[in-house]
Amino acid sequence: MTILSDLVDGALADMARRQEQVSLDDLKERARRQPSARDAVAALRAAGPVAVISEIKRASPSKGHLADIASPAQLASAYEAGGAACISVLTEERQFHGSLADLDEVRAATSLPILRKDFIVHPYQVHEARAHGADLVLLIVAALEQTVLTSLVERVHSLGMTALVEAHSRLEALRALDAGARVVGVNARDLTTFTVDRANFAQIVDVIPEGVVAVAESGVRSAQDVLAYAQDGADAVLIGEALVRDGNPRDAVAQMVAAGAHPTLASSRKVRVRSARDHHHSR
Ligand SMILES: O=C(O)c1ccccc1NCC(=O)[C@H](O)[C@H](O)COP(=O)(O)O
Repeated sequence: MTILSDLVDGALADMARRQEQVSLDDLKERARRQPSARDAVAALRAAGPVAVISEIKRASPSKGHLADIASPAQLASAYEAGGAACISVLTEERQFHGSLADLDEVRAATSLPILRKDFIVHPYQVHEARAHGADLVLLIVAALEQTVLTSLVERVHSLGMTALVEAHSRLEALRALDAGARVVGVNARDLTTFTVDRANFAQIVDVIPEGVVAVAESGVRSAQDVLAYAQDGADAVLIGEALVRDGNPRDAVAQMVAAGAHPTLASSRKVRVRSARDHHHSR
């Protein structure tokens, strides 16, 4: 039993409980009443050079309690005011202490694209994300067989949302691309040991073509870390702990955004090589 499989099992058990209350048909009906999903790729590109995805995260398996977040809506508004391009909402209940109610609250508070961050391995969870107003859905390569990954990416895209497909290695990044990902995240956190190694991004990013948005996830503690990820070719960074622990989340986001727009980046930023995959993904 690994940390990831434990998290997936818990998410599936919680989903089974919700399925008893809300049928898939009910979810689809609720999704139909939502405004169309926002274009997260456009939002991430427009916010460049480096977009900031700001996360609402109360707790984590690696750190335990992080922050009392009484109002996810207020925190989302502070993130938006600070210049975030997207908001990430952890909806996993057991270890991260999030919920779909958090997603509903944040949806009502912001017009930014919202990522549903959870351990998503079943189509029901994808429809649930849309029904609660999500625009992006996290899919973790390590948790999914390739055929299942591909079909979930297709389902996410067919509902007008964007899949953020998360990789921890070059092989997983290639699997994400083969599954049709338009946004690939490289997570610095090893899900077997919880070790955070930001250098992981630089070792993987060159397999992600320019036409695909590359997101550096985890381990950003300062504006300097944003700058370093940007220099390595990140199009976006996903930041949780550093923002929820900061007493002034609006200014904290603004500092990260400013770092991503630093003038020195124009000359020092690595441009990812264009490959045949670029052609495929820009069609
Ligand atoms: O954060 C954890 O401890 C964790 C453990 C196991 C699976 C996922 C986990 N985190 C999810 C994330 O990917 C992060 O919340 C996200 O990248 C932000 O990271 P950070 O800025 O380091 O809080």
